[in-house]
Amino acid sequence: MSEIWSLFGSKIASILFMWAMIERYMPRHFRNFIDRFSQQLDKLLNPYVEIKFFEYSGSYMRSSDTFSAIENYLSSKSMAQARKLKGTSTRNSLVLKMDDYEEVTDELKGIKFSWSLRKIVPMEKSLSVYPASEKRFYRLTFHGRHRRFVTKTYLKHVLDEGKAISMAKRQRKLYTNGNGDGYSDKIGKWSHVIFEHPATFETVAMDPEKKKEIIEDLTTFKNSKEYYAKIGKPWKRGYLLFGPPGTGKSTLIAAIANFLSYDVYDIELTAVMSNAELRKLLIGIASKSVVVIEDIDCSLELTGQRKAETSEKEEASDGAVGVVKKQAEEGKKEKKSQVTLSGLLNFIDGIWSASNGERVIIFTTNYVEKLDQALVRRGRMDKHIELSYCGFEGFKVLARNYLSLESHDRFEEIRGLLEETKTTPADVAENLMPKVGNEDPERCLERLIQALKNSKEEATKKIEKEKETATIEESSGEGEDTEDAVKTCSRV
Ligand SMILES: Nc1ncnc2c1ncn2[C@@H]1O[C@H](COP(=O)(O)OP(=O)(O)OP(=O)(O)O)[C@@H](O)[C@H]1O
Ligand SMILES: [Mg+2]
Repeated sequence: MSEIWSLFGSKIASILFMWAMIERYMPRHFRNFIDRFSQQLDKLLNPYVEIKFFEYSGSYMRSSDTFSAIENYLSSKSMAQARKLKGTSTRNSLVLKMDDYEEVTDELKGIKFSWSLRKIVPMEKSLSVYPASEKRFYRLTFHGRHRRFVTKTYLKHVLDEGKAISMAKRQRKLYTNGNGDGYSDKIGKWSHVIFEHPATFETVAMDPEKKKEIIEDLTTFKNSKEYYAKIGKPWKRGYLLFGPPGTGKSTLIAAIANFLSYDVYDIELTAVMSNAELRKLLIGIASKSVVVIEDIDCSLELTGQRKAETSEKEEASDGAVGVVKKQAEEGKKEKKSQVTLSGLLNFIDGIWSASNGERVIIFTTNYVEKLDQALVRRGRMDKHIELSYCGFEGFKVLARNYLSLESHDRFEEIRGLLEETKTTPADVAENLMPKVGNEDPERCLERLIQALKNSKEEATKKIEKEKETATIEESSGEGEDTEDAVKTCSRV
């Protein structure tokens, strides 16, 4: 056996020696021919193509987005197929990824692909100040006949899916603009906290039809990148939410942001000093975001003027106290927002608004009739959604959320009372919420029924009082009319 091995070794050594000689003295064109021939032979024997995607790329060794998108794309396949996995923990959860040299397969439209995680380990010690590190990369292998499909379709599919997974997984943020205290470094800048509002469409109490319509609208919007590009419209959508306080406008905004997995930019318009500052804020808004301006009626110039007029009247009547008040007011006035309606309209759909598309802009108001029609016209605010008092369907959602009740004997009684009163979902929720640790759902329902009965009674009393006042006014009005008539007659 040892003889065979030594014979084999010496044969190999002589072949290598011969090859080195041939390579050295062979004419170049002949060598090129052999290279081409060996490549053709390799193609014939191994029809598979490989693509490598390195973890770090570029001269600054930035972590590659493509690598992390592939990592996300392969995560579920790794969980199902890989025998060796690596666990890393993020803020919220534990993530499992395939270990080095593991291999998984994927399939799209009947074509099979193989992915493996490899690394290049440096052979020598680096002289650089930075220690030489391993270069990790994903290797994609596929049959050469699918080359076109891979470059045109498959890689796009992998990257899109991978990015979508990382968008859904990422820690979302709630941004707000500077606190308006005049610090120059805050002007036109956003500060943020982690967005963790738990509201979802399942927990929002509203008419099921309306809810379905909103979900469909948002889904269509989210999947319409190409459509918006085709019709030449910036990829954004405007929502106007209106209704009395406590009907769920802010809750719905959180549900929308959670549904779309977008960040939220909550603009405090009164803290924005000028249109230019508003534009700066707009430029700082990333794509995939919900931009919110709450109580838009209170932020607009019109309302501000009305308030200013009132305070001036008060000052006039207050005398000396009024002077002190006036001085304080003047100090405040210097810092008053100069954002105009046209500045706001530009913010919504001016040329700058098209940068970083994929945005939903939401305005909320308690008084829709106060708003300038230019601001809320269709095209700017594409969808007007009224959030109203709690109906029976809304109540059922709240009963499920707060008491885990699907049905109960007292539901019919509550249905009747809700129809006869104007109760906000916030009030219903407050009454349904158990007040002590393990409060019986029966008691919570009883509390709600009592509250509804009280509100019904109050409403009846109010109507009666209004009727009384109207009768008194009518009778005194008649007297005035007669007086007027007498005066007019006497003048004649
Ligand atoms: N439609 C709803 N579905 C579920 N919960 C609701 C709903 N409406 C109100 N609530 C409850 O009432 C609270 C107040 O609601 P929310 O802040 O969304 O009302 P709003 O319409 O934004 O009021 P405002 O006009 O005063 O800003 C919420 O924290 C939530 O618990
Ligand atoms: Mg609100």
